[in-house]
Amino acid sequence: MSQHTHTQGLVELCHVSRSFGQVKALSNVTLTIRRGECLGLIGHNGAGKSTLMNILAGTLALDEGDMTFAGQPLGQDYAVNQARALGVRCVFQELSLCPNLSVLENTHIACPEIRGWQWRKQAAAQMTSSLDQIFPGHGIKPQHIVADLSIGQRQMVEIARAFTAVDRPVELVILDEPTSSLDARVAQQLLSFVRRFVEGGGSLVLISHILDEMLSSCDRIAVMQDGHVVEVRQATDYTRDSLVEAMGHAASPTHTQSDVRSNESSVADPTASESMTSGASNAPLRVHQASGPAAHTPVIEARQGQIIGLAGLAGHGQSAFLNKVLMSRQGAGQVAFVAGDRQTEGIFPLWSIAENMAITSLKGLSQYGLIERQKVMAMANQWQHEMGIRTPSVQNPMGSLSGGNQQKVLFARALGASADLILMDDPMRGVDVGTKREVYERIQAEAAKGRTFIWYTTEFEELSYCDHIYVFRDGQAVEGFPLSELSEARVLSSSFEEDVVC
Ligand SMILES: Nc1ncnc2c1ncn2[C@@H]1O[C@H](COP(=O)(O)OP(=O)(O)OP(=O)(O)O)[C@@H](O)[C@H]1O
Repeated sequence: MSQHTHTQGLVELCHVSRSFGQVKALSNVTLTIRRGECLGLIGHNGAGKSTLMNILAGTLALDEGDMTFAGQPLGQDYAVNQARALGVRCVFQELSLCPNLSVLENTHIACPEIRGWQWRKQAAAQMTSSLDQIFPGHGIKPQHIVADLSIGQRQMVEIARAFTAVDRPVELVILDEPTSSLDARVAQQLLSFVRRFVEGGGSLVLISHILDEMLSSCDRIAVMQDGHVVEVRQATDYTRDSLVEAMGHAASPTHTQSDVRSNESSVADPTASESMTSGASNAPLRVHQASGPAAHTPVIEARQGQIIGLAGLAGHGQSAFLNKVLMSRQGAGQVAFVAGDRQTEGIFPLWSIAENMAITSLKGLSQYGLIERQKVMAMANQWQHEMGIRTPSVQNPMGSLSGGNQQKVLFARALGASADLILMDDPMRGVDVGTKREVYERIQAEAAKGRTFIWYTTEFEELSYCDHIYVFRDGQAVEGFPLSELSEARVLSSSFEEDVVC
């Protein structure tokens, strides 16, 4: 734990409230962020965590209450520029990089203090130094165009950018679900850096649904429920179960989350050609892969009612494989897709929640070519109830939902469609533990009814819900085995094994 005194408040929030229309996102929140501490913030989807952080970062104004920074009151006009001048940085759940610009150009946008005719050189040096400190061996070049990076690498750039100090020190960094797109090795690098940062006197707020990383990285943890901070304690006072209980969910007796992820984050371009066969809707889907890095590349098979897990290092061809299956099946109306990168692949933020849910089911919700609004609303209301989506009305815009609740809508969209094959691309990003557990049960129930799932996951624990697992490396599945043979060691060894050159 930090050498610095933990008693001094860097930021004090006093009776802070904030509403969005009828939704009281924050209600009378009083909280201190101390110097030299990592404060964890945990709570169910829609509890108010991001709203609180937006207020701290100056991107949202508070309705009621007061805030002080280093003892100085922050006025009504507190906004992003002042936050930045005070050394407050925030990495939001939804990444904010401009995809068509390079890493260094994105650095320049976020750090306008980098000026002069040598700004490119300076931005490149600053970014490389931040990346090297946080993610040694990252492999990201300042000239890389962001759109060409994997989602994990984009997250690394976004995080490194937040810690880039140009002409003033970084005092407080807010990380909202920072490891959700990172796999184990990279996530661990970040969490080690977090400890170094706070031990050097910096303050950090960490928001995560991954309990183990909260317990191991935070000094104190604040628990939120429905806009209130209900409890703040030393992290060492909590266990996994007591944290879940404080959030208002029962602990699962069957699956203890180890929150273990697969490792490494690298981009592999899947060049292998594959051939797919699937006849009648209940015939198995078979993908024959071209010979790849392993001596025996398995035929990937998904039978009706099976849950197939795709594992391996992030970026090794799992998402590309799902896309190929999606393309091969599209048009037949038999396939649904749950995106993990909801910002670019999943949601229409200005459309209503109901429209976002119904978009893949319109055929069944129409008559004589006209969409029946009542049916759309009935479907949306049913799924709101089933998935526990927190909103006063499904007619509200999708963009008004919290990140985790948006992800639930994507699940509802896929499960509500008539598809018999559901493809899931690491879909649990930002979903709270209680909901995750419900979704796992739902997937199993739907599989028992005959639906087939192909599920790419970066969380090792989720593989334990699959019937058969394929490990990907260099763009191909290199090994397949049944659940009974699943072990972390096996997944890791297949993920890392070097090619044997004869
Ligand atoms: N711009 C907005 N317009 C309307 N409602 C909003 C807006 N932003 C947040 N809300 C609502 O405020 C509440 C709190 O949302 P917030 O994003 O702070 O939750 P969260 O704890 O960060 O959730 P998650 O774990 O899913 O990210 C939710 O009910 C959400 O729907």
